[in-house]
Amino acid sequence: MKVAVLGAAGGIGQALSLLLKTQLPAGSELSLYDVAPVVPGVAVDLSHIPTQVKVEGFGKDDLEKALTGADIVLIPAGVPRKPGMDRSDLFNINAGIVKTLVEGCADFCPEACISIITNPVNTTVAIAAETLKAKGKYNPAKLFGVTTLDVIRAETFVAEAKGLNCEDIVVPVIGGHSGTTILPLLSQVEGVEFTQEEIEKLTHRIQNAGTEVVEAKAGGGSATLSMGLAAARFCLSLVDALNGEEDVFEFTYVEGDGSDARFFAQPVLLGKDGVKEIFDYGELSDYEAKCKAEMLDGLRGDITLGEEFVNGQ
Ligand SMILES: NC(=O)c1ccc[n+]([C@@H]2O[C@H](COP(=O)([O-])OP(=O)(O)OC[C@H]3O[C@@H](n4cnc5c(N)ncnc54)[C@H](O)[C@@H]3O)[C@@H](O)[C@H]2O)c1
Ligand SMILES: O=C(O)C[C@H](O)C(=O)O
Repeated sequence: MKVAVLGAAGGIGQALSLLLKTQLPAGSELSLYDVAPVVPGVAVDLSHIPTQVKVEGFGKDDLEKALTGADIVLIPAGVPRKPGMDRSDLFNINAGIVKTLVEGCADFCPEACISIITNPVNTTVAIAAETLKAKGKYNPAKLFGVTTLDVIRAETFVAEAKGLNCEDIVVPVIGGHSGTTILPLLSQVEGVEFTQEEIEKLTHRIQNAGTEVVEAKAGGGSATLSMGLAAARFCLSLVDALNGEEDVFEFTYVEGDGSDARFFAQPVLLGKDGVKEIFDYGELSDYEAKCKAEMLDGLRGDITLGEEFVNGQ
C-alpha cells in the first residue's frame, strides 16, 4: 500500500505522517509531498522511527514521483483560518491548490482513493470532482471529503457532557464540514438521553469546534493534532477496506444519490474499490430535520461554487 500526503510539511501533514509511519501495515510506503523546502527533512526525521514503513520526501517539482503508484492520496495542502475568518474565506487560495494537486492525481495515480482535508471541504471536494471529470478520471467511489474530525469531536463532547467513556460513544455526523452544515444526530446516540437544552448546546459546540481551536490558537492556525488523528483514522479504515477487510464504516462526505445535496456526509461502507455502499442515515428528530432543512441551501451553494470554479459560470 502506498499512501501519499500532499501538504506533508504542514501542521496536519506532520501529525498525520507521524501517525501513519507508526500505524500503517508493515511493508507500506509513505510518500510526503510539499512545496515547503523542509519536506525532505520531515521525511528523514520520520525515517528514523523503527517501523517497517518506508518514507520518502518530495519537493515542489516532484509531484509525479510522489504520486506514481499511490493507492491513497490525502490532501491537507493549503492555508488554515485565522480568528475572524470563515472556512469559505480560504477559497481564493485553496481552490487553486486543490485543483492543481488533483490534476496531478488524475495524471499520475488515476486509480487512487483521494481524500480531501483542505478547507473549505464543502467546496474543495466539488472542485476535485470536476477537475477529475474534466480529465476523464472521475470515480465517485474514490473521492472523499474527510469529516472524521466532526465525528471524533462529537464523541468527545458527548462523553464529557454525560460522564461516559468516549470509546463507548458513537455519534453519527452528517451534512458538510462548516458551521451549521455539520449536523450531529444526537437522537441516534445509543443508550444516552439528552434534554432539548443539552441537544442544542452540544450541537452548537460540535458545529463551532473548529472556531474554538482557531480562537484558542490566536492566529497560529487551526486544528492540526486532532485533525492529524482524524485523518489517520480515516486513512487506516481505507487501508483496511482496500485490503479486503469487511464491515469498514466511516462517516464521510461523498457523492451519493443527491437527495440532500450532490455531496453529503453520511454512513459509508468502504470496500476494495472505495465506496462499496452508501447507507441512509435513518430517522431524524424534528429538531435535526429542521436544522437540515435550514442548512441545505448553504451547502448546495458551497458545492456550486466549486463546480463553477472548474467549469466557469
Ligand atoms: N477537513 C478538516 O476537518 C480540516 C481540519 C483542520 C484543518 N483543515 C484544513 O487543512 C488545511 C491545512 O491546514 P494546516 O493547519 O496543516 O496548515 P499549514 O499551513 O500548517 O500546512 C499547510 C501545508 O500545505 C503546504 N502547501 C501549500 N500549497 C501547497 C501546494 N500547492 N502543494 C503542496 N503543499 C502545499 C504548505 O507548504 C504547508 O506545509 C487548511 O486548509 C485547513 O483549513 C481541514
Ligand atoms: O476550523 C477550521 O478552520 C479547521 C477545521 O475545518 C476544523 O474543523 O477544525
